[in-house]
Amino acid sequence: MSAPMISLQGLSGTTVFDQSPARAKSGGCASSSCGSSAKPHEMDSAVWEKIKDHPCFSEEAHHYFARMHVAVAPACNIQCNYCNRKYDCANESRPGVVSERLTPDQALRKAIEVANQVPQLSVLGIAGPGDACYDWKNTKATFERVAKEIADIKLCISTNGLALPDRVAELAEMNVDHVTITINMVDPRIGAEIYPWIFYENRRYTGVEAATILHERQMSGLEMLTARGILTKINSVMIPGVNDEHLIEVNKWVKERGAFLHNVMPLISDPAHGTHYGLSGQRGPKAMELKALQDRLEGGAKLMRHCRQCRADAVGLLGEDRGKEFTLDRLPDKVTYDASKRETYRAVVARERGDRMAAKSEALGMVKTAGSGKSLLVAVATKGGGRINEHFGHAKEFQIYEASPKGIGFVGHRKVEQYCLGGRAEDKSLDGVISTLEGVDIVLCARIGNSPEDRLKESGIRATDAYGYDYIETAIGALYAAEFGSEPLAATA
Ligand SMILES: C[S@@+](CC[C@H](N)C(=O)[O-])C[C@H]1O[C@@H](n2cnc3c(N)ncnc32)[C@H](O)[C@@H]1O
Ligand code: SF4
Ligand code: SF4
Repeated sequence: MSAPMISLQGLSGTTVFDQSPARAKSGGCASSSCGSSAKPHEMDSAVWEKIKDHPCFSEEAHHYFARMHVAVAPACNIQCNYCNRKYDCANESRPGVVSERLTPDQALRKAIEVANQVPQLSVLGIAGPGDACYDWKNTKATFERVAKEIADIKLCISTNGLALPDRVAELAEMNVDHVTITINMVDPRIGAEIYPWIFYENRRYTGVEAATILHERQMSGLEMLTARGILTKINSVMIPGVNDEHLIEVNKWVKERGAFLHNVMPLISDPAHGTHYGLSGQRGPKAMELKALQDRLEGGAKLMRHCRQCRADAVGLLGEDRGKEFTLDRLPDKVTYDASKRETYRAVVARERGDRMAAKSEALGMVKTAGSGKSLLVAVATKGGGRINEHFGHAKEFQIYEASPKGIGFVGHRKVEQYCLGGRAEDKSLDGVISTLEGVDIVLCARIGNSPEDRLKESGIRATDAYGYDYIETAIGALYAAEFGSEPLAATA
């Protein structure tokens, strides 16, 4: 049983997020006039201002805000054994893959059109293929043009770090507050297994010498960004048998140098991609291996666990990709930025976020556990807004939460093939969904039919739509309390 759906329309016919009738009528809580009510208590206000609308730097923000990537900087100064910059596939979602490269002027036209059509848009990033700091002329031209037209968009880059120290001053001048550096090693002997060559100061270097230069430049770039108050996220690709154990050391080094987040991402490796690792049979980690490493890293540099390893031309909320709606052939020749949809959306979201955080604290304060030390792994079907508002059969991913006496934490997501397409349910896809949900105790969704519910049950996974359209943490807190009894749960940030 679930509550009927009320949609807050996305100001252009797009659903922003769906909420229950009760919440829709409530008009918000006492704190709802201010979006900053979602700020974790221990966080510095200046830092919160920088991350509160950034879907990658704040897990909480990713329920509401979207990013777009523009592929304007194709040249690269290093070779990674996991990357083939020539690979292009319109249907594949993974880093570096892109269907069309853009000039800075085309990127501006696209950014304006996306900002006009996607009210959730808050960030424009350059994330390959290629390196934004090395292909600097294109990066700079794009940022200058976009910042002039869309003043309140956040600019963000992803870099391997080799050319970063040369660009920090200009990044600061352009008010770039968020930089991602890929750091896969702090020991050049391990680096030599990941990078066949680098190109630095007009020379090609190989082996340990190349990795030593890369390492030194990465560390100094990170220190320079930290000194200027620019927030850094460190991406590390987890490569089993090469750097998996070593990432514990990497986490320590980047924490000491002020990294804001550490994003340990699984290697994606397939012979069809034509990469060195793909062709040599190097495997990526299994979901449980990644989680085990992430769990060991808890307590070090704060982890990002909600990365979706997006395409280099991704558009939309993390986990959805609307990039195909904004290809060059679909863009109008002339576009004029209209801020109204984004402004209205922000006002709605500020209220909604305040409500959700208040509801979360309320739920966590009231919930009691038996102090049993037990944990509950919950898979949530959501399409944004921090609510359980996606039908089981329509979900393309489930967000995974862990509830335990420590609190309720987001621990990752699992991608699935959509089970129900155009009203037709596919048994084969359901088998895939069930195996992907291995280890999950309960699935929360807006709606589920009897047949998939029974099939999940046969595999030991419960599913319910009884909490449809509720806030995620409210439902999980209530569930946990119902299952395990009566000790208070602490909220996690
Ligand atoms: C495509 S790169 C572009 C930005 C920049 N050149 C860099 O390497 O940081 C963006 C991110 O994708 C990651 N990436 C590329 N290929 C990958 C793969 N096969 N598996 C996992 N991550 C990958 C990179 O390590 C990097 O963190
Ligand atoms: S640095 Fe980035 S773009 Fe260059 S080869 Fe490595 S992953 Fe690809
Ligand atoms: S790849 Fe990860 S960090 Fe980059 S935009 Fe996607 S979710 Fe954010």
